[in-house]
Amino acid sequence: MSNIEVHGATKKFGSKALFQNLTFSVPAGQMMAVMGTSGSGKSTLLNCLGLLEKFDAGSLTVGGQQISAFSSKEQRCFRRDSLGYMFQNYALIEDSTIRDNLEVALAASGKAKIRGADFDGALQRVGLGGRGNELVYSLSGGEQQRVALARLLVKRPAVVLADEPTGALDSTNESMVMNELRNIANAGATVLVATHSNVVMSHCDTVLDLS
Ligand SMILES: Nc1ncnc2c1ncn2[C@@H]1O[C@H](COP(=O)(O)OP(=O)(O)OP(=O)(O)O)[C@@H](O)[C@H]1O
Repeated sequence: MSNIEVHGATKKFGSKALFQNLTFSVPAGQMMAVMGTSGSGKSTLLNCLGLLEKFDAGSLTVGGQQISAFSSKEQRCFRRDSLGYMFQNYALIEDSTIRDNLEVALAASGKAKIRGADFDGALQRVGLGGRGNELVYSLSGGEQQRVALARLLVKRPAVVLADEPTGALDSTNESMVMNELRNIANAGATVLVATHSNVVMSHCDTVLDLS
């Protein structure tokens, strides 16, 4: 189970506190929207939960394990095995093909897992069927966002962190992304989505407002 629990989290840049003594939990299988005005700290919170930045104080527990107390090596393994990102810069390898980007997500899991993965099915689901050989840098922003979603579909991480996952998409693709994130949650993952969109919020079970 991948319940997320954050207790007493504080994050500051210089003298500016983005959040202080923040406590919340998200049960496995649920989706939480992280909302708030521009600059309120939504991306920073997701970066901290994704172990890309550190809280100044407080703890992060996932599935009963206190991740914030892990060694660097343990955190690297946790990132590789359990976390899935859908971030604003898409975190894709731009000069590789779509298919290579999906394979990389499974590289640590071994060749057998790569052979068994349904890359074509994942690309079909995000509306990119048959385009696995195209280079990522040649894709539009919305297409890159959908590659990031396909990568989650093949990796099936326990925790999904999505930062404005529909920012570059039309309303049809926005619904598709949110429905797929819901399927990922229904399969047992915990999904956090930073967003300004009320449509995205309406797909979530709970809301954390950082304003
Ligand atoms: N590494 C950093 N050093 C200093 N300040 C930072 C750093 N990262 C973020 N900030 C500041 O922290 C604040 C929150 O940034 P963040 O990107 O988390 O906000 P956000 O709520 O996601 O905003 P938006 O909705 O505009 O994307 C901003 O004022 C930003 O400039």
